[in-house]
Amino acid sequence: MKKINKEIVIDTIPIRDKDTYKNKMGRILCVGGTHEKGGAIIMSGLAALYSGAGLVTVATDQVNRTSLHTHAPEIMFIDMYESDNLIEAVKEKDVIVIGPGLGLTEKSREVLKTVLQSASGEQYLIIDADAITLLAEGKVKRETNGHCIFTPHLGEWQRLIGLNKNKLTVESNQQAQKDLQSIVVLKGSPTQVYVDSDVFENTTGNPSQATGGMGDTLTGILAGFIGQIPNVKQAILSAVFIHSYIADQLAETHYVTLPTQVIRELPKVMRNFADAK
Ligand SMILES: NC(=O)C1=CN([C@@H]2O[C@H](COP(=O)(O)OP(=O)(O)OC[C@H]3O[C@@H](n4cnc5c(N)ncnc54)[C@H](O)[C@@H]3O)[C@@H](O)[C@H]2O)[C@@H](O)CC1
Ligand SMILES: Nc1ncnc2c1ncn2[C@@H]1O[C@H](COP(=O)(O)OP(=O)(O)O)[C@@H](O)[C@H]1O
Ligand SMILES: [Mg+2]
Repeated sequence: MKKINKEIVIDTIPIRDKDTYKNKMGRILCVGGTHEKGGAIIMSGLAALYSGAGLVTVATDQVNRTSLHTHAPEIMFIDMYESDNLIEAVKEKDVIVIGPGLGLTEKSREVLKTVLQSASGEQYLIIDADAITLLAEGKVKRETNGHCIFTPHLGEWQRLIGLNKNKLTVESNQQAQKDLQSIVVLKGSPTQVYVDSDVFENTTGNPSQATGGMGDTLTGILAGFIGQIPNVKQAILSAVFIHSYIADQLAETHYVTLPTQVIRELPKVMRNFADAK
């Protein structure tokens, strides 16, 4: 198994062109967040913003709007239950995150269906959390033209592929990834990335990360990186590394690392990696 190390990130984080502008730095849409779990999609949107995405929109329940703008007025808002607006928003984006805090109701299913059906062949869909659980239930079909990246934790992965924890091997995971015709970021300790016929193991990460919202945050970093970095595989590996690298650094002096702390460190740590070229 190949390792994800610092060198990959140093090679990947680009020096920005002098004349670049926001539309070239990734247009991201993060979809999810019921009235109970708005925090999940706010963390996803914040992570995309702090990892350098040029334009970030969060599609969520109306009730989360003020909270979103209190955290980041830079992020645009749409109501995820207004399907015409959601379809329009999906069409003009480069990367779409679907799932954090989305919920498991009939309304959640409708949102997921709309997003999957509206995505086109040039777009990347990061499918996480409740979106994975809804697909595992089988009531929503995975019918999309977008490129899919699944980001399950072990519980979600077992649900999705219908295999018991003690039956999971690298080979069975690879077979499932092939069947899904997707990239799989299997989160854990350590996280593994299944891409093409390669398997990568992350070399960063620690137990201080066992806090709700840590995976929601990873979706935003993945989206931000894919939106800016043309080599999607390198972007994914770097996002996985840097998310837990920051947590490792924080854990030297902090017993627990909050997702929002990881998010705040992103621009500084990215600067350091870009300067290390
Ligand atoms: N502040 C917020 O709004 C938060 C919202 N969240 C959202 O809450 C929803 C439910 O997500 P959850 O993951 O909590 O719940 P789930 O109920 O979908 O999954 C957790 C279940 O999976 C099992 N499991 C097995 N291996 C696991 C592993 N390695 N890591 C985690 N669970 C494992 C657990 O025992 C548990 O029964 C998602 O939409 C998520 O995005 C959470 O991320 C927490 C924070
Ligand atoms: N003990 C651990 N060691 C390494 N990484 C961990 C550990 N606990 C959690 N993480 C990381 O935190 C994230 C948790 O994701 P997830 O369970 O989806 O969280 P949430 O849904 O609450 O946002 C993953 O990236 C995982 O790798
Ligand atoms: Mg999660």
